[in-house]
Amino acid sequence: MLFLDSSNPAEIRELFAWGVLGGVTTNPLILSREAKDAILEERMREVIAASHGPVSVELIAETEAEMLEEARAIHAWDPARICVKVPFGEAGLRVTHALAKAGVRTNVTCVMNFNQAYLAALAGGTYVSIFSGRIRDMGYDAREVIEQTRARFDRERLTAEVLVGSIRHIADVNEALFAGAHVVTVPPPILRKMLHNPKTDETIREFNAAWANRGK
Ligand SMILES: O=C(CO)[C@@H](O)[C@H](O)[C@H](O)[C@H](O)COP(=O)(O)O
Repeated sequence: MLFLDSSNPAEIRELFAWGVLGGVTTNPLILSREAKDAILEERMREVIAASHGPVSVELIAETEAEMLEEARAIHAWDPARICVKVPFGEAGLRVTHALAKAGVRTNVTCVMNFNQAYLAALAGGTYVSIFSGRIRDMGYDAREVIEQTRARFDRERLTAEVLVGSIRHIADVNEALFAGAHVVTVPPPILRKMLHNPKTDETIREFNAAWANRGK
């Protein structure tokens, strides 16, 4: 499945019309670029209206108590659609566990290796976000992390889904899917690139020209 990694309502509405997307992910970096003057709740309500499926909104708070308070407020915006994005860490695991017990869906984010992914799933995360591009930036093999994580989740029948973000190229999308990602969250420019192949364009032009020139 593909999600869109964006907080731009107009672009989200346009790309959801393709019929290929199942959810949206955002993060504070994306929001600071795309919605720097917006009020977070208002912007997220626009994102929800422009899409369908889960919408991940990341916590900014850093202590466990503040994270839980922020999570409850964000979740109340739309309990059926909001997925609380929890940065990985000790407080993050405790918050993930508490939210899971309360029936709130979570997306444990900034996961860079198998160990973190495993802990996030054991704590009750709904999604575990593995950062493909950033893992490769550190010199490690993102494909191996995704493959090993998915294999372990399946083996122990853990309910967490492997979500792969930090996508930089079309090849990263394919690699993540073939390695077993349940979901890949794709930035809009990469999704647009996935449309095109020069041979497709050439073939369509050839077919249409043949029809236009029939009988000549
Ligand atoms: O974590 C998720 C999805 O759950 C994404 O929104 C994730 O934050 C983004 O893909 C990354 O921040 C983008 O990574 P990068 O391209 O900045 O390395």
